[in-house]
Amino acid sequence: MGPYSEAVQGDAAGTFFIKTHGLGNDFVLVDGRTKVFRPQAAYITQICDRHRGVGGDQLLVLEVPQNAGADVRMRIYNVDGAEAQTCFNATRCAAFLWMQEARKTSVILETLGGRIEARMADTENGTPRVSLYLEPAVTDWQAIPLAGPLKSHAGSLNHGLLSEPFAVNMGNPHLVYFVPDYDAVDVPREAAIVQNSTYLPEQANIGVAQLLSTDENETQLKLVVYERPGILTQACGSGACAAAVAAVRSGRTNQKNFRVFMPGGALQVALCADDRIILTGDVAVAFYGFLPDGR
Ligand SMILES: N[C@H](CCC[C@H](N)C(=O)O)C(=O)O
Repeated sequence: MGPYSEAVQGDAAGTFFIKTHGLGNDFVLVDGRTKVFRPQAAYITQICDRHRGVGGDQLLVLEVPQNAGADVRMRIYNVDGAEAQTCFNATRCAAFLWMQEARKTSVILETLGGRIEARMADTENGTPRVSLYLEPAVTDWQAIPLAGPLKSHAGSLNHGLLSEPFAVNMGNPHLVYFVPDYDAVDVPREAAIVQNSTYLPEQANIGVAQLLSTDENETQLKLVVYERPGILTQACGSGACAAAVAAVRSGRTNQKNFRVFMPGGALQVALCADDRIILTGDVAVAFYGFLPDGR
C-alpha cells in the first residue's frame, strides 16, 4: 500500500506485508482490501513467531469497511489466531499507513471493538505521531467481562504482589494493578496466574502500573502490560488508557493529562471533560516484504 508496495513491485510474489510498530508494540499488516486475506490460526501463529516468521505481537488485516462512514476496516489477530476486539497501537499504525496512502490527515477505522477516529498529531523529533479520539472507558463488571462484581470476589484476582485490580474495558478487557515498586514484580509469572483466573471469562490484558508523579502539568505512570494470550509487550495503547482511567477512578490523581512510560517508550493520554480519551504517540514502519503464498 502507498509508497511501500510501489517500492517493491516487479517480479516479487507472495502476500505483501508491512511490519509496523508503535513504541515496539509490533504488527505484521496485510492489505486484504482487494484480495481477501483470511489466514488460519496456525499460519497467524507462524507469521507472528519471532524465529519462524516475520515476528510480531499481532497480525493486522485491512478490509473494506462494513458500515458507511468508515474509511477502512481492520481485523486484529492475536498470536494464537483469536480475533481481538481492539488494539490502540495497531490502530495508530494502520491509521498512519492509510493516511499516508490517501494523503489525508484523519481517518475513521472500523474494528470489532467499534469505530475509532485517528488524526495525525504534531511531530516530535521527526517521528510521525498519531492520535486516537476514543469513546469513554466502561467499568461495569458485566462489560469487562468479569464473572461477577469485583468487590465481592477481588481476592480471586489477587496473586503475589498483584492485588486489588481496577477493571476497565477500552473495547477490550483490562485489569490494572497499581504497585508501589514495579521492578519488584515478576510480571510474566504473576500476571499469567491472574490472566487465567476463572473470574475472567474472556481473560484480560493485565497491566502492572506504578504512579511516578503527579503535579499541575501531568501525571506520570510506569506501566507494563501482559497481554492476552500471554505475551509481555513493549507498549500497549489500550493498557495506557486503562491505567490512566484507573489512576483517576481509584483516587490516585485528579490530573487528566498523563504520560505513561512503558518499556518501548511513552504514550500521552488525555482524559477529556466528557470522558472521551485522546491517546497520542509515535508510529513507525520497520520493514516490508512478502509472505510466501499457498497457505
Ligand atoms: N497492544 C494493544 C492491545 C492488544 C490487546 C490484545 N492482546 C487483546 O487481546 O485484547 C494496544 O496497543 O492497545
